[in-house]
Amino acid sequence: MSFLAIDVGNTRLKWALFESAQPGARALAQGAEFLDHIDKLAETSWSRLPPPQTMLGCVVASDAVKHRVEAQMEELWDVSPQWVIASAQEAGLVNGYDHPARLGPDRWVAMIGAWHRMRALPGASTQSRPIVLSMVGTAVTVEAIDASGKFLGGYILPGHGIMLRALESGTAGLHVPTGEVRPFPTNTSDALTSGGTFAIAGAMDRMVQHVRAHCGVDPWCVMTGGAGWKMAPSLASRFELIDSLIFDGLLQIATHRGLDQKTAADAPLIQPRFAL
Ligand SMILES: Nc1ncnc2c1ncn2[C@@H]1O[C@H](COP(=O)(O)OP(=O)(O)OP(=O)(O)O)[C@@H](O)[C@H]1O
Ligand SMILES: CC(C)(CO)[C@@H](O)C(=O)NCCC(=O)O
Ligand SMILES: [K+]
Repeated sequence: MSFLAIDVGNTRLKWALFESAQPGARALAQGAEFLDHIDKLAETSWSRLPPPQTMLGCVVASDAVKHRVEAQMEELWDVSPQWVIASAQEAGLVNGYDHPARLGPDRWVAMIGAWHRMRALPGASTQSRPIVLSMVGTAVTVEAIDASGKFLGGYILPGHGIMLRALESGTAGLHVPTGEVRPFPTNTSDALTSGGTFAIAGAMDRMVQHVRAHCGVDPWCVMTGGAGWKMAPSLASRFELIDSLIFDGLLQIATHRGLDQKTAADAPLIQPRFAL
């Protein structure tokens, strides 16, 4: 009973086809496309996939992009698209946002993935730990979760690319190639690259301090997103890099929602007359 997970970010769509909608399921295939190229999915990377029975995704791009993704699925398969909206609680997490549904679905899904990853750490099934989670992509987010599974709040900041483009377009003298990250940059390229990197690292390290002060213990720190690995050398705290957090979260949500049972229950012979 294969399961298609899709993460539509502001720059790229990432997808993975899993053997089932269970945490830890084997990935049968996966890929990523820039949003400019998603109208070709049905005739390229998706064309030879075994049809998924269920699908769950999260999208932070526009509705127009979401509809373009749905059109590609519709061309190939008979699967109803389902997109996560952040809610007051799901899959073990409680959402502390003032308006829970206004929290980016990618943030919510990644937090659910991180929470269950933390619970699988040695000793953590009996003694949960607070979490600091950072997603490093087009935008950067830094989330705090306490040891009871409550999302306390998080930061949103521009990603490295947006920071540099903002400086380029807002100044006359900052058009230079990418530089190196250095503690004391002595040329414009290095100054810009280092400034952006330490801005992100600073936000991540500050959240670690805030969580440590609020919860009284060291948080488990984890980062995800295509540019996460670039941050590691510049951080004061140790952040584990787990690329699959959004897919992990989508699998957790699918299981908690009983998506894996859904198609089985739809089969006429075993469908109960009145489902509870
Ligand atoms: N040295 C760097 N340090 C931190 N971030 C960087 C660095 N270089 C590039 N980036 C950021 O990484 C982003 C690309 O990462 P990635 O490929 O994960 O984005 P993405 O997953 O496609 O984003 P989204 O999920 O928003 O679509 C760029 O937008 C840029 O802001
Ligand atoms: C912050 C981003 C852009 C990160 O991808 C996304 O999660 C989003 O659009 N969020 C909605 C606003 C919020 O999370 O408060
Ligand atoms: K993302």
